[in-house]
Amino acid sequence: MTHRASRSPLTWLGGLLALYLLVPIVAFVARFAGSDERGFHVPGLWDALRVSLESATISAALIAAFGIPLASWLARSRGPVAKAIGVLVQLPLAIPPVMAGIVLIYLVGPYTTLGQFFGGRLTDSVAGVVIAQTFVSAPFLVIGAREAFATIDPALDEIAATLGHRPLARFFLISLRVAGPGIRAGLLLTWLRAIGEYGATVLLAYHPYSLPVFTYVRFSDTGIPDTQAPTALALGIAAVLLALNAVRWPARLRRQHLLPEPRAPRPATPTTLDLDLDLTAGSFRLRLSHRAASHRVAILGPSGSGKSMTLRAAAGLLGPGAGTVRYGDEPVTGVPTEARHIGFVPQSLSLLPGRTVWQQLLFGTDADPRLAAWWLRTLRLDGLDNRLPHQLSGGQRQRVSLAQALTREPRLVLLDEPFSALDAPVREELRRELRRLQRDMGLSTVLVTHDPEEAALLADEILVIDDGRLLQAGPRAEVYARPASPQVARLLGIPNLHRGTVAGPSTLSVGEAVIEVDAGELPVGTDVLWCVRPEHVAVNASGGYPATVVDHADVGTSVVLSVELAGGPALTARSTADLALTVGDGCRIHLDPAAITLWPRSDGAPVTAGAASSTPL
Ligand SMILES: Nc1ncnc2c1ncn2[C@@H]1O[C@H](COP(=O)(O)OP(=O)(O)OP(=O)(O)O)[C@@H](O)[C@H]1O
Repeated sequence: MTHRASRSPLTWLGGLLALYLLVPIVAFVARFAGSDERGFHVPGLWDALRVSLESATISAALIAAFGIPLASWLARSRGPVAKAIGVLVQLPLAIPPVMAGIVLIYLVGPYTTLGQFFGGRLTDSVAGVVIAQTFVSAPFLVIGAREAFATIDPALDEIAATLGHRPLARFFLISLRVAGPGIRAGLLLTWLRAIGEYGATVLLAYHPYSLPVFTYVRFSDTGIPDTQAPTALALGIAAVLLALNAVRWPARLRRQHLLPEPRAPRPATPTTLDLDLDLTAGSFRLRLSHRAASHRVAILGPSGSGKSMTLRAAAGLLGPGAGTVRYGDEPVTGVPTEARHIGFVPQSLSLLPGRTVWQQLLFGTDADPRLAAWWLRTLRLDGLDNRLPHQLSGGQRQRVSLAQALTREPRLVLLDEPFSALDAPVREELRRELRRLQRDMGLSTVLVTHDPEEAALLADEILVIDDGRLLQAGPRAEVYARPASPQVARLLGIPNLHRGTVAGPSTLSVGEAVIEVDAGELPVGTDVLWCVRPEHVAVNASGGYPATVVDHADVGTSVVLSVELAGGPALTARSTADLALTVGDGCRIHLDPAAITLWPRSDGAPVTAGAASSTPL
């Protein structure tokens, strides 16, 4: 593979450019090494070097102080103003430096207001050198840092907010730290560009000589000989700094620490969630109003339905404009996320880069080390406390996220599809773990999921949403037993959703079969959609409807059968009994009329079976 790549024409093309860049430098170094008179004694050389080093350092410091916040804002902003500024900051890089000098004369020249205010000292002075260097070099930092900030996972900032950190602390603890390597590289290029700046400097501050101006003056006076020393100095400084920047320093040895004596969390007071949201993102509008009765809630819906948005609005991450939010009886609409004392486990399994598991757990503003030690043990993370995120498996990362959220004893934990990226056994294990915490610790949770089984396992109250609207909300048993519409039935994963026609007050014609239902007051002949859960389809029941087995799957703990009613639809049945049936066998099935839900097809409103309610057509 490597052998082939080395012969590719592209490799040769790249090699030629590298050679072109290298040869003049090698030629210079060879001449310089063999030269008797290298020009280090030329008067003014060391002063010029000092001016360049001082001015480049001042420039780089100024650019860092103003450019890093600018780059951070540019990375987060999408509007036309940000776009315009993004283009503007590249201009000094795109125009010839001499033109940059001319432009600057209009700002700080001796006859401008600013120039006169400073008594003409902004030109032909070190200040002038700094001004020229800053203008020309700033884009290197702003562009580099903007790219570095743009790669930061936005979930990290949200996690830090839910862990109690204010915006400025988040900037220093997350953004600056994660973007650090990119910013350092940008700053180095900025400083080197400032040292090498000639075009703008020569117009704005011919005196005192900076190293490049000094070199050009010597070149004009004496030709090549006197330029060897400054060239060697500039080359040497650049080579050393770039090489240092390229070195991968060995990771600092992480200090071993003794874990404190674990302390169990205090029993939590159950907290419910009350939402009245109306918000828009692009063309998507979310409108949702619900007051939960339970402290174990699941928000269930398909991809793109607005589940994460609902959860983030509940956490305060979308600002007070998203709508009204209450935790229990306490209004929190205007309270910033960092002051809400909640736990938030995002979908992305995001952990803080470069921090060990123990540091992740202690990242919250008021994290208690003893409690962290307890969660470390309880969530079976012992022995992993010194590991970095990339040294953890998906399930371990998920546990760390959960432990991090719990170490502050939050009043409410918001979980965004926390187990979706995990394989089945780990998912099962973590679901069990969360159920235990809900039961034993009284943990209040709001879980976002698209998995009806997960919602049923981890919540007492289900909110079914689609396309930014609440379709149904209520106690788990009620929602699962009585889906409000065929759409909810589909989202709940009920496979048996079919057409039929009301044949009498308590019968439904389905294919050639007539099944018993409670049709309420629906007139005979009404076209309906009806559904029944697989566990309510009893196979080989005495006196049931004749059917044929069309599929048979043993899924380990149970058998899933597909049984076709005579001339009618195939129904999915789930049974733990040993039915000894194979495909093609005849059987009889029984459907409990109370477990069948009907909806007239004209308006989709439910006719609740068993309740004998009448539904307007
Ligand atoms: N910043 C944004 N700008 C424009 N549209 C957005 C933005 N954020 C989300 N959306 C849109 O809002 C809708 C709801 O997004 P949300 O992330 O809440 O979906 P979800 O139900 O959590 O989906 P998933 O299960 O795939 O995570 C989606 O259609 C999404 O494309």
